[in-house]
Order: sequence, then C-alpha cells, then structure tokens
Amino acid sequence: MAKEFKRYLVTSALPYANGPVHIGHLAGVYIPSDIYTRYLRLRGRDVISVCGSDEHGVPITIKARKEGVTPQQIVDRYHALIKKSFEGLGMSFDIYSRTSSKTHAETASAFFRKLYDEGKFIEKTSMQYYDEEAQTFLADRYIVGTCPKCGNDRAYGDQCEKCGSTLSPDELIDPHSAVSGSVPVKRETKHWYLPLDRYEEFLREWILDGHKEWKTNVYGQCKSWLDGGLQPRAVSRDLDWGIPVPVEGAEGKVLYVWFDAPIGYISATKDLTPDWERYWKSEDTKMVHFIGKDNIVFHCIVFPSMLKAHGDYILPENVPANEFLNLEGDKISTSRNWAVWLHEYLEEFPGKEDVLRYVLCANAPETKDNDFTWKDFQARNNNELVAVLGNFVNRALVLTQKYYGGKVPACGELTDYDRQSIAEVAAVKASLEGNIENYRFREALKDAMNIARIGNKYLADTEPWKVVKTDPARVETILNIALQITANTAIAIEPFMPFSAEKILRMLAVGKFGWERLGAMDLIPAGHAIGEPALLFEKIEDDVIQRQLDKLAATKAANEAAEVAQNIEPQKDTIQFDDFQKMDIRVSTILAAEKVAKTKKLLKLTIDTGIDKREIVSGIAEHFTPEELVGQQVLVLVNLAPRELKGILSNGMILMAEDASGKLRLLQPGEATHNGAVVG
Ligand SMILES: Nc1ncnc2c1ncn2[C@@H]1O[C@H](COP(=O)(O)OP(=O)(O)OP(=O)(O)O)[C@@H](O)[C@H]1O
Ligand SMILES: [Zn+2]
Repeated sequence: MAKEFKRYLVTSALPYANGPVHIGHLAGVYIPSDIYTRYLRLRGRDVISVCGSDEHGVPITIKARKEGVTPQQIVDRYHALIKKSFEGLGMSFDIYSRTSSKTHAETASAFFRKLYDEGKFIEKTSMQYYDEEAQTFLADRYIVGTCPKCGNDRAYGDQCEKCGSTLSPDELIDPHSAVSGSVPVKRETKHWYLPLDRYEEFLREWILDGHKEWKTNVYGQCKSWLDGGLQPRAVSRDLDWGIPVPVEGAEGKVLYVWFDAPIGYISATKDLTPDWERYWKSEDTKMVHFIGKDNIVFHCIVFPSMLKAHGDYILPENVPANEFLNLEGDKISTSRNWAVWLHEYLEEFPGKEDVLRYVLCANAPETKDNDFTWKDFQARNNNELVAVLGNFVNRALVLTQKYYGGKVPACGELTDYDRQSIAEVAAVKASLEGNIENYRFREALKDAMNIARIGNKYLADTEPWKVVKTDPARVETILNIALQITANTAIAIEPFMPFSAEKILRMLAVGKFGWERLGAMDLIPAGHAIGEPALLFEKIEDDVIQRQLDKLAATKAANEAAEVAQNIEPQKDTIQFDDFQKMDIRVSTILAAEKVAKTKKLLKLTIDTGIDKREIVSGIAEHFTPEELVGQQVLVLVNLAPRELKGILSNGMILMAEDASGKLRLLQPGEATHNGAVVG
C-alpha cells in the first residue's frame, strides 16, 4: 500500500551563483519542480518549496580573482539576478534563500559538529598540491595541465572540459598552479572524510530494495555507484571561501561545497518558518528533490548518508532527476556562453513567460537528453499554443460576445456527442493527476492541452456558426459547453502556465474555481457576463527566431575566435637581418602536380622558379587535389638543401600557412608577378 503523507517538502537544486540561470536549468529542475508544487497547492496539500543560491566553492573564487572582485561581490550579483529572473518566470518557491546566510552558516556548522562529535568522520592526512609562491593549497580546479586522455593543455585537476574526462590532479601532465603559474609542490594536509562505505548496506536496502519506483535513470545511476563500491569522501577543503570547519586546529579549512549545499535546503526552511522541524523531522513528510542528472550522486548517495549519520532528519521519498537539455545540438555551457539565458529571454520576449514554460515542459529531458531549438520553440508556439489553446479559447469567447452580447447562454438538452465530449473532459483529471504525481510532466501537460483539443474539435464538429442560422437554441447549448470547457482549461493549465490560466479567468470574468472542480460542466452560470476576449498567445514570426539564431551564431564565432587566439603560437627567438637574407624565396608557378605512388600525403610538383624548372615533393595531398594546384603562383624557398623523398629529389619548399582548423593555405603574391621575383 502506498504510504500516506501529511505534508510535502519540495526542494530544487540550488543554482550555483557563478552565472545566470539558463534554459537547461529550467527544463531540468525548476519547471518540473514548480509544476509539482503548484499542483500540490491547488489540491490543498500542505506543501513548501525551498530553493536558494549555492554560493560557496572554488569556481566562485576563481571568477572573483579573474574579475578582481571579492567572492561576495560575485555571489551578490548572481543571487540578485537569479532571484529576479525566477520571479519573472513565475517560479513559486516559498523561499529563495542563499548559502552565505547566517542561518546557513550556523546550520551547516552544527551539522558538521554533531557528526564530528559523534565520531562519524574519519581524519586523514594526505599529500596535496601546494602553491609556494601564493602560499596556498590548491583545490583540484586550481591545477591546470595537459589532459592525459586528449592532450588538451588547459585541463583542470578535476576535469578536462575538452573531452569531458573526470581527472585527478595526479593524472595531469605538467601540472601548474592556476593561481601563480608556478609548479606546485606536494604538502601534507589534514581533512575529514565521510566514510560512505559504511553506509553502503543502508543505501542498498533503502534505494535498491525500497525505491524500485524511482525513475530508471536515477535508480540505474544509484545502482552503478553502489555496485562500484563507495569510498570515503572528503568533506573539507583548504580554501578561504566557505563555512569554516568548526573544529580547533582547522584554520584555513572550510566545509566542502557539496557538504554544505544540500544542508541549504534545511537552512532555507528554517528561514521560511519557525515550524521547520515539522517538515524535516516527521516521517509523514514527503520530501522530493528536483535536480539534474549530474547531481544524482549527491542527492541519492552522499546527502542521504549525511542525513542518516545525523539521525534527526527524514530521507527523500523521491529524487525525480532529469537528464540534460542541449541547445541547437551542443551542450549548454555557462563558460562558453552557449545558452539561452532566462533574464535575457524575459527581456526579449515580454509577456511570453508561459511560452517558455510550455516549451521546456513539453520538451523536458525526462528520460533522455533532449535538444532545444528555436525552430521547435516557434513551431510549438504557433502550432500548439496559438492554434490549439489560444484558438479554442478565442473562438468560444468571441462567439459568445457575437451571439449573446457576452452573456453565457443556458445549456439545453444534450446530444450524445455532447455527452461524449463532456466525458472526455472529465476523464482528463485522473490521468493528469496520476502523471504529475508520478513526475511525468510532459504527459501531464499533454493531458491539460487535451482539454483545449477536445474543445476545438467540439466546435469544429458542432459548427455553431452554421447552426446559428437554422437552430439558434442548439447554439446556446454548444456555447455553454464550450465555455465550460474553456473554464476547465484554465484549471488544468494552471500548474504549467499560471499566467495564461489567470488571463483566461480574467477574460471569463470569474475567480479561481479550485482543482477539485476540474471536469465539472457547471463552472460558469448561465447569464454570467464574460469579459473582453483578448489573444492568449500570438504567432511568433520567422524574423524573431532568426534574431535568436543570429545571436547564437555570433556566440559560436566569438568562441572560435577566442579558441584561435588562445592557440596562437608564441613568437620565436629574435634573428638578425642576415639570417633572413640567407633565405632565397622566389615567386614560382606550379606547372604540374601528381600523387606520389603508394603514399597518402605526398604530391610531386613541377615548378617554374624563373631560375629553372625543378621538382618539389610536398606533403599536401590531403589538402589539395593536383588539379587545383596546376597554374597557381606560389612562394618557394628555393635554396633549401635538396632532400630525397620516396626516391624523388625534392628541391625546395612551397610556403604555406595552417588555418585554425588545420587546413593548409598556399601563400601567393597578391597579383600575378613574373616567376623568379625575389621575396624579401
Ligand atoms: N543542461 C542542463 N539540463 C538539465 N539540467 C541541468 C542542465 N544544466 C544544469 N542542470 C541542473 O541544474 C541544476 C543547477 O545547476 P548548477 O547551478 O549546479 O549549474 P551547473 O550544473 O554548473 O550548470 P552550468 O555549468 O551550465 O552553469 C543542477 O541540478 C543541474 O543538474
Ligand atoms: Zn581531455
């Protein structure tokens, strides 16, 4: 039998305060969490939803250092931006807190201290990289070097962002400090570890046996972590930004950000209500963590082990993590600015909050990674929101205005077809509820939209605009039903599109009905005067979408240019004019070109140097076809010592440059010049 819960505690992953919120965050975490919470509230359940900014950790200190400001200034900036843009999108958290708050420092500190006092940690000294110049231990992120897997020479000590490999600093080739650039040394340091291995049995029983109903992506990831065997995890770091480890002799050490961040859910609840313990310490509270897939291990393995070790708190009942949303085929990335930023969207698409909410829910990466494209955004707006929902609501309201001066007509006798349509609307409630309660938000949204689809079909099939000429009494019933369906639409879409739900109610000139009335056909009484119809959604034109695509193209170009700039080779050692004079470079023409047999790369070129005709063997067959070379004027270093290649004597070198993609380009005189002209 399903467990009965008296109240709900909904948490949403704390966004990291080193950048604004993007559509990936929204589709992965915040849209589903908001739908779930709004739904529970509509059903009259006792629910609170907590969130806040995650403000500690190394990336924030790196960003602060780069910008020459303090970490506090960084988090103040992004906390304010994130909070405001969440409000703009209608996120209905009961509290949006932050982990740099006093409550949080106290709560996290006390949490650590209890585990420390009860001997739940192990203390270990280990050798870690230390920057002698900057006199600081280096967090993994602060060590850069060459990735052993792909050769990227800007890999971090914890991860290579080029190939995505997880690394440890010891694997890096040629490691150096990101702080001072110096070569770090190893030094001894002491840290506290949570021995996760001691919680393995508890976790196996709790998740693998007890929560088989969890989403398969979540369950699967937990199983693979548990099957791989758990290791003790350090819960402290050598860093000066964070919550100090509350233990004597721990100067210069702070709680690891992943130890303090989930405790942020507890401190946010404390800041919200003096009654916080009822939510966190009663077995009949249902706690649900909304997160993206990269947070599964922290919310299903690490945090539950912390909660278990502490002993006073409940465990999550479900962790419906989503997979990832990509953007136009590429991974969303804050550092590469490859994202659609919520605060920019709100500015560029005023009044279209629900369009984004709709598209991100309809396309949410619930079971696999998904792609956001602007074309799909446009199509869903035009073909679904405008053509189905907006069109139906508009027709029902406009016809009522036209035929009855805005007064709701009475419902007369029902036909079988009326009854069938009414039954279809009534059936939506159970399906919608089941889908939301089982975290299938895409399906739930389809259910809600189905009401408008049924309504549209009802109007198309009953054709009141035709019938009005022959049987006006029948049209009264048709429009009464259409208006009742419109009112139902407002109830059903509210968790997903709260702005539009409110607009419909305003147009109907009614107050909220309450979730329990979903499916009813007596929501608006006959004789009630509805308000002025207005368009619920408007078509989005191609030029609007093109502007967004252009913006992304500009980002891509800027990223590529930055990449090229970073890879420019440093200037070589200074030479004297005499050194340069020794090179004899001449304008020459390629007379003939052919592939060297049994080689992939070599071409044999016959060249007119103006001095003579000679042969040069050049490794460019993968870059040029023989045909495109014949007749080209090029620059040739003619006095390079001859060299034999595959039995052919090569007499000189053709000058070329390599572009950013590695393709070779011929160097040519700007205008045709006589062969033998001296370059210098
Ligand atoms: N592209 C995405 N699709 C789905 N969920 C995402 C995506 N990016 C981040 N999330 C989720 O959003 C939540 C908040 O993310 P967080 O602030 O930690 O940023 P992040 O994972 O570092 O992202 P980014 O590197 O893009 O800033 C996390 O639960 C994370 O799993
Ligand atoms: Zn790599």
